[in-house]
Amino acid sequence: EAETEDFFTEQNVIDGFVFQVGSLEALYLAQRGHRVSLYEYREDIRKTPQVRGRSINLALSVRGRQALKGVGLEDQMIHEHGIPMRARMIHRLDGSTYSMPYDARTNQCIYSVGRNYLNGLLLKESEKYDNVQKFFNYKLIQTNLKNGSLTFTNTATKETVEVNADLIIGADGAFSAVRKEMMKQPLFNFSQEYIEHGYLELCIPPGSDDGFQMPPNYLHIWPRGQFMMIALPNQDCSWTVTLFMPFKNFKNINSEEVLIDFFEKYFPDSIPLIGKKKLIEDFFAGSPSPLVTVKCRPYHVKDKALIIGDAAHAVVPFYGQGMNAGFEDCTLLDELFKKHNDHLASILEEFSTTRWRDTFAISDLAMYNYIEMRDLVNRPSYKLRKALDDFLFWLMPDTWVPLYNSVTFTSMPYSQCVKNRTWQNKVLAMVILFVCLLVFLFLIYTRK
Ligand SMILES: Cc1cnn(-c2ccc(OCc3ccccc3)c(C(=O)O)c2)c1-c1ccc(Cl)c(F)c1
Repeated sequence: EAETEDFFTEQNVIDGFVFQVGSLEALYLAQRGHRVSLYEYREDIRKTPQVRGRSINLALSVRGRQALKGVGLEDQMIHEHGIPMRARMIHRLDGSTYSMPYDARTNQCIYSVGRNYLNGLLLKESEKYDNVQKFFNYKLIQTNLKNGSLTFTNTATKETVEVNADLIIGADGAFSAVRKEMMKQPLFNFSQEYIEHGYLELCIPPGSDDGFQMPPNYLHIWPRGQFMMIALPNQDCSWTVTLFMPFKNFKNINSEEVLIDFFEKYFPDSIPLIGKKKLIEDFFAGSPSPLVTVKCRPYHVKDKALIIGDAAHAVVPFYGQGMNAGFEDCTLLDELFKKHNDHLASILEEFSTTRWRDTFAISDLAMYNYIEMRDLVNRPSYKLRKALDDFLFWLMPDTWVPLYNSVTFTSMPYSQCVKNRTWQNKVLAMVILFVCLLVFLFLIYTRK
């Protein structure tokens, strides 16, 4: 029975894709016999209704599933709740659609999972461990990383509580209070970037037959250059729609008429699905949320403190990897706990030195996707590249794994996925050059 006591803090992010990485890490540590106190800024999410402006569903892929498997929750999450998305369904401007399977060969898929369900499952699982204590409505107001002390305000009772821990783990999101304290350490590198796009959640309700209004086992995407919209299915046959657009464009949509005109111009097929009335209500009920990317390293202070999840590596959502990368932190940390037999100084040091290359890589990939997707719709090469990728993947499945597949359907380190892509680009460039040469020679030959 390890004597160490671990603390977590999960502070509310202003807004955005916050996932319960802290709750998952609590389960991993509890499994190893540690005494864990989980401090949550918010109310017990199982008691509060869904907060507007938060992504209410997520794309769970292999890395996230692997992490849930490590605490025995994968099956329940996947088979009892997750909705498989086997292909992307691209919606053209004329309302027609075409789908491209993610992996026709092995029928791999990503799963749409409800954020509330996931959080409830993690918290419910923690109740099986008598060495996990949960404290809700605890706002972290002071951190002393050197001696491992934390001061909280209970936002319900207003009382101040000071606690001490052998290890502080900050899983408190992109605007982490624990990271803010870490930044006072020498040699701590940090960068943050807000992108010009914001996002707004809309909803496609169930149809008149209470069923899905669109084919359910797809990630629906409306790529419109600067504007992008996606829809992920929910268990109640509704869809959570996320509209990504520059803030200046959100600002220009300042009346019902302008909104309807905008959707008739860019997303005409979505209007009957969402419903004009609901579209107007939902659009003007909320305001677009910001998207920030955070890079920092190291992630630890001696053997006293560590940051994981969005606190360590907040990424833009254009690869659907935010939660999966945060959950993967827990898998890797658990491997290090086993490797170093709970010796904290070695665990934290190795986590920092080995993890940053992969978190920087997925951060760059997500940002690259963001940029590529904006330009993409004007480039017929998107479908060509995907078709070529899929053909070569079919031809040489073990050597040619398309980038999206290696990121989403394998646990290959993100930095290795990027290296793969680099040599694939070189090979494709040579193949295209070779084909051009052949065509050129053919044209010369037939001219004679
Ligand atoms: C939530 C989630 C899970 N995965 N993806 C994802 C990301 C990129 C993809 O490809 C690049 C591409 C897709 C569409 C158009 C051009 C390029 C694909 C795909 O290939 O299906 C799937 C997303 C996502 C997140 C935000 C936006 Cl805006 C989005 F479109 C998709």
